[in-house]
Amino acid sequence: MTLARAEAASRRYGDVLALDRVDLDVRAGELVGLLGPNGAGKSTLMNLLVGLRRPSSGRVELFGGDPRDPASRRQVGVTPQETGLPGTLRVGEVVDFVSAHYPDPVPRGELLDRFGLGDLHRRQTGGLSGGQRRRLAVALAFVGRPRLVLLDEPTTGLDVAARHTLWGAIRAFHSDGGTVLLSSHYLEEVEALAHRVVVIGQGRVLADDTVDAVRGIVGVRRVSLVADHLPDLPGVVRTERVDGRLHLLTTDADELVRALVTAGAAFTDLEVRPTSLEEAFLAITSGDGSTPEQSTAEDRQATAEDRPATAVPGGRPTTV
Ligand SMILES: Nc1ncnc2c1ncn2[C@@H]1O[C@H](COP(=O)(O)OP(=O)(O)OP(=O)(O)O)[C@@H](O)[C@H]1O
Repeated sequence: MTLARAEAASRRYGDVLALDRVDLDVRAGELVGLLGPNGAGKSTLMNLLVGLRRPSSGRVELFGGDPRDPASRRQVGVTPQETGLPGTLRVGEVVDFVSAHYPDPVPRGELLDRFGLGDLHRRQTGGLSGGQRRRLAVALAFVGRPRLVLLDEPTTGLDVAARHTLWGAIRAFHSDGGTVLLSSHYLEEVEALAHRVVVIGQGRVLADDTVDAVRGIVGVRRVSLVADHLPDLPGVVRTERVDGRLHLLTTDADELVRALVTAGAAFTDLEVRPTSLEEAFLAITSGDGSTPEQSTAEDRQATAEDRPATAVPGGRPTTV
């Protein structure tokens, strides 16, 4: 059963096309990570799904209906990227205020304990640390026993311990049958929580796959150099020649460089750098008829045969 759906949803802000014909289904019981760099369109997509913004074209649905319908909204919990809490209210008072909007809220003590805030119920929110404030903002999304929660970068600004507390609370909600869509810049976070990851870049869905598949793609490194001719090299998933430079995409840059040296290859101006998640996906989507307008010259030059498989082993968690 689909709880939230976008169908060819686009959203324009003046000249900026923030979302470009996005399709997304979030089904009951899923924990979906929405991953992408700054400005990719993650918040815009979430705002459409919960009815805070309307699509410029296409459709969005929440629980099969209009996201702006109050009956749908009562079943959804949301933590936006930024929240303002009234600084003079105590933590417990803020929870009580939000609870009053729901027929069967989670008891205050239980909610605060889940998010490691049990000792702070008498503290004015203005006296909370940034991390405590963020945890409270996330906790409030769960007050009304929602069927679906949307969390926009929930752990930004949290230290490791606070992040783990929050992950535990999200996991507990999910294992009790709750559905979660959370956005993040951190592949580690998505990996720790989600089975499915939707990668979004420049307003488009670049991949919608298992976390393992996405991890593999992120593990690709770009080794670039100037050389006329190279021997056969191990682990190269794609080769591009741009403006006299050769770019070799590989899952193991160390091994590749060792092989270059061992083979006595004549090269200059060697550079090794990570392939960003977005870059990896733009490379993968090039040449298949769905090339995004934003693809680079390098991507356009590559042939379809050069493209790597979508899952490349040896990936490492990476920030995009
Ligand atoms: N209210 C607005 N007015 C004008 N442009 C906007 C508005 N909201 C978002 N945008 C633009 O839309 C694009 C997508 O923004 P969005 O906030 O959805 O991205 P994001 O993936 O959530 O980014 P971040 O990770 O930085 O939060 C960006 O180019 C942004 O500048």
